[in-house]
Amino acid sequence: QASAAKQVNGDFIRANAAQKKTPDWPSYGLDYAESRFSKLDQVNAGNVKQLGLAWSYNLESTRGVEATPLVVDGIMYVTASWSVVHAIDTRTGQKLWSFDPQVDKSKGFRGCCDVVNRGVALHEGKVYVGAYDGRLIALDAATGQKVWEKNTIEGQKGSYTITGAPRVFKGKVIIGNGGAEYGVRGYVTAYDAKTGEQKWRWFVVPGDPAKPFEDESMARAAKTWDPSGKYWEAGGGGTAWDSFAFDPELNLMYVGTGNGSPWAHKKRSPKGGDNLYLGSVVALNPDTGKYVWHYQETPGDNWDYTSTQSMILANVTLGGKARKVLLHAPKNGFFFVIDRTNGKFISAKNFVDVNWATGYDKNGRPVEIAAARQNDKPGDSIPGPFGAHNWHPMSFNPQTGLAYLPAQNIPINLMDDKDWKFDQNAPGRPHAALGWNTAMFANAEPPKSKPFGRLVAWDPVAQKEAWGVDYVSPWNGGTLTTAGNLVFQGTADGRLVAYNAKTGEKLWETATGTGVVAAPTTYMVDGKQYVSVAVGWGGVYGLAQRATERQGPGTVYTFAVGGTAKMPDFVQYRMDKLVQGVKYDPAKVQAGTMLYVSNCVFCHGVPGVDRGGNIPNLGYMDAAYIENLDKFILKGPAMARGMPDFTGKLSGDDIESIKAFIQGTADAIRPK
Ligand SMILES: O=C(O)c1cc(C(=O)O)c2c(n1)C(=O)C(=O)c1cc(C(=O)O)[nH]c1-2
Ligand SMILES: [Ca+2]
Repeated sequence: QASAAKQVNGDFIRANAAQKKTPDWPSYGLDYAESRFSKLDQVNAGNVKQLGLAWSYNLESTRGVEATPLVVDGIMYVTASWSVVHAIDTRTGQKLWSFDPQVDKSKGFRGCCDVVNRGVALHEGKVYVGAYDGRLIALDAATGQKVWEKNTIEGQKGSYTITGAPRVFKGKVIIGNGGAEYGVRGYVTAYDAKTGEQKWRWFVVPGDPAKPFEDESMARAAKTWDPSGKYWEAGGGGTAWDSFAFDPELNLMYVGTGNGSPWAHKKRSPKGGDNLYLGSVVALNPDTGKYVWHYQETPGDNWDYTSTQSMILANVTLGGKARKVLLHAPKNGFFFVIDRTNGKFISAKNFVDVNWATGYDKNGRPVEIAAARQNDKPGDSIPGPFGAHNWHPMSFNPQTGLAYLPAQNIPINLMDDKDWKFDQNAPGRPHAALGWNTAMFANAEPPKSKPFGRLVAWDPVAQKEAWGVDYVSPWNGGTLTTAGNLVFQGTADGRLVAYNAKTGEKLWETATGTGVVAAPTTYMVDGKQYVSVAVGWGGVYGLAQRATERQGPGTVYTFAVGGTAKMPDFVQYRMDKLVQGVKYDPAKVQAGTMLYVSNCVFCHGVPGVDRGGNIPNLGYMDAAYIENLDKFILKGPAMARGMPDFTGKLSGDDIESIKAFIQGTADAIRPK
């Protein structure tokens, strides 16, 4: 096992991808192109019905699991929530080692979207993981012992996290951070894989114009921001919290950049401006971190439209010409084909209904619908801030020519917060007590648009859907496609499904106990092909919502033709009856509503209306719990599981108001 990970480096990743059958899965998206296309075909459309469980492995976590397991020579490296790494022998399903970076659980609120981790990188005997609290850690792949650790947080302050998987390009570990809901400035950093020494850092947005800009790209970007908005005080955003890809021939690495901080464009940049490099694909030189080109998908972002979604480097024929392109389906609902040699726009077409733009002109500028920026009243933003496609990885199959992505709408309306000031914790401002700085109100009115989830098989050449499958809920898992003419995807309603990649015909499915958000992997061990998926319901939508009646711990499931292992028992998820009998003053419900919005709602959901995700819905708690709410809110026992401490933020009177809102809401919706 020690030798397995030792061989992994750039040559190994490229050689694996070039083989007739890709035996291993050595990097997040399988290869540098992030294709998630495995050339294995032992499991195929003909025999996939015979897939059975080979083994399952308990990740001992209760929050979201977003990791793609890496597998080299039968050894799997996967992460659970709170950035805990597990090494598993796939021949037996047994643990080799695990590593817990001991993230301070009471700091879970310092990231917007669940305490998740999307996986590790491997390089020459080391495993790299980004810990949620911003540390980049190198482990010995054979033992799980720490080799080095670096704090990636600029100036060691700001609400920065890491949720994404590192990549290793040319001996350097590449990592970005999350935090653009909190008021931070995004950047990407490269560290020497051997020593951890910082090699370069590229900022996504400009800093204070009174200070020298770090490089030419920042000086140019600053011209697209209006300094009267003092954009640097709220960071500007642009956090590169998820996707990277690398083209060794072009010697370019690609960065998907995030949303503006705060969300409201007018607050960042009152006189307008594109606000480079928000919502963009940016090409950097991987040796130096120097900017090479960019293409901005959402100029002047105003809707949390990140472009951090998975980017796939593909070679396609367009108008009879072979083209090196980059395929991208960011949150904003359009599918982009970009020339990856120079960043030139080729085409874009919406893959879901959108209400912010009618399309893109030939220069690659969106043709906006004016109403989308007139946020003086609540209006549904379609797609909403959860995106038409979020981080759930897309795959591309060169045999079918199709990209497979989980598309969705999660209804949310937005309205400008005209009086917003940086770091102002005021009732009614979304998560303001936890450091959010969106400068927008969310769902001041109930949204009118409809939720949906759909697996979309997209033809990037024709720019149209080839086939699709509707689901009962948004927030379905990432995809894997194979030379066996298959697409695998886990679903929010707790299944792993295999489809015919050409036609979309469903060929096989199995229950997974709880909703799946991560993408599956496949690999070969001792001549046999396996399919694995790491399951654990969560991520931002999974905190407060669910589409299953079952729940279970984070689990890796591994399937093979003829597998006969027994599924673990799934626990029934109980939505207890609505809380009843807590004494409250009805006059306090209004104040409680506002406090609930600024302190509680993004994690716990609306009491009795939302169903509870991996965090309990307070409308279904026992009355004793709500009666003693102060004991849970102020340095409560749930701090060990990620609950923030509200000491100093909520007074005794505030807590009485929140109780009134919880019981009042339960009473209001209780069927008569
Ligand atoms: O702006 C950011 O820095 C940032 C970070 C993250 C993250 O690190 O997980 C998410 C988002 N934004 C975001 O907008 C979003 O929808 C989202 C979903 C998830 C998730 O893991 O489910 N993370 C994030
Ligand atoms: Ca964001």
